Amino acid sequence: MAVYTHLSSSEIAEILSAYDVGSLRSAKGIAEGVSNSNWLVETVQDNAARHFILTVFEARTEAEELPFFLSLLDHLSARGQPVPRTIHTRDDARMITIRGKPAALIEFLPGISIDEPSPIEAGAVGSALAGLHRATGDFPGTRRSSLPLRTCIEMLRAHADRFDEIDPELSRLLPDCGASLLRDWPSGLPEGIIHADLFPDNVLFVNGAVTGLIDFYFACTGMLAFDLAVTHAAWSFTAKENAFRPQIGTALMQGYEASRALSPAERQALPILAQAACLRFVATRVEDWFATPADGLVRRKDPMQFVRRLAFYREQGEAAFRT
Ligand SMILES: Nc1ncnc2c1ncn2[C@@H]1O[C@H](COP(=O)(O)OP(=O)(O)O)[C@@H](O)[C@H]1O
Ligand SMILES: N[C@@H](CCOP(=O)(O)O)C(=O)O
Repeated sequence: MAVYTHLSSSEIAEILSAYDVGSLRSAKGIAEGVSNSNWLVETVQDNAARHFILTVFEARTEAEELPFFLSLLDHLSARGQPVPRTIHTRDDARMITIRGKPAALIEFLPGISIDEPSPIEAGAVGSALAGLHRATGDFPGTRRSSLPLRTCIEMLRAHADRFDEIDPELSRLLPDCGASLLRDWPSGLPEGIIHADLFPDNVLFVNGAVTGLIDFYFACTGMLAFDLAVTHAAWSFTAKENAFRPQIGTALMQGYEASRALSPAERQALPILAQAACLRFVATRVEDWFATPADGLVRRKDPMQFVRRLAFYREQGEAAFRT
């Protein structure tokens, strides 16, 4: 369960008193997620129930970066994207400090996340991603990725001598920790603000329509096609057998391209970008593997899932993206 910072209900009530959101009725720690601590908070204001998400940002999110993330939420929400807006304190602050860590209260969005989407849902995700890319076009902020390809390779090299503790297949499938990807790395592709982590648990649906895009805390300036590659790698495989679902990949690409057409250069780069996207998740999962006790409260994510997806993209090349 991803609640690293434990807060009593009286502490949460005290925190909420800085906001004009009514009085606390209940607060539940949210089990999903691995990065931050989240609570679903219910308040009562003028006899009506209101819902919010209270997030305390943990190790991977730097306090100085919060203004970028939180203003991005407000920018997208103001442009009609299904993104939670931030709630400001009575003093108009978006960000507060809880136990020395940065924290924020954000709008609760309805919907549920879906592990294995139908083609219609995958098309909706593709279209929502293109919508984000278009709506961030006039966002003034920039942020350099904290996990560029070189950093991911270095993170993996730092643990390479212990790969066998995870799975002996890891060093066989990734003998160079991904370094060969640097050779064919594309340049000059269109850039903008990307979500960079649009996994199924970060998209909420109601009746097949996207009602929420959440967890922007890896958002950064980057290649738009890389974001599509992340989303393709995250959605187009079965959760259990890790088998490629070509009809899902196709629907995702078509949904995206209906709103934003890819250039030939972007299309050509997708196989490399998808391998790099997989490597980014292998890198943090390997790091977390050695930092998180096997019997801890936070469930470790399996690095091999994305090592195998990376190998799939390496073998299939452009065939993985045929629409
Ligand atoms: N704005 C929101 N509206 C509804 N549910 C949310 C919202 N933000 C987060 N959640 C819920 O909290 C969970 C964890 O949030 P998330 O931001 O993904 O945390 P982490 O960064 O730790 O992955 C999500 O899977 C979702 O269930
Ligand atoms: N989606 C990433 C991990 C990032 O964690 P999140 O819980 O903040 O989405 C993965 O699957 O490795």
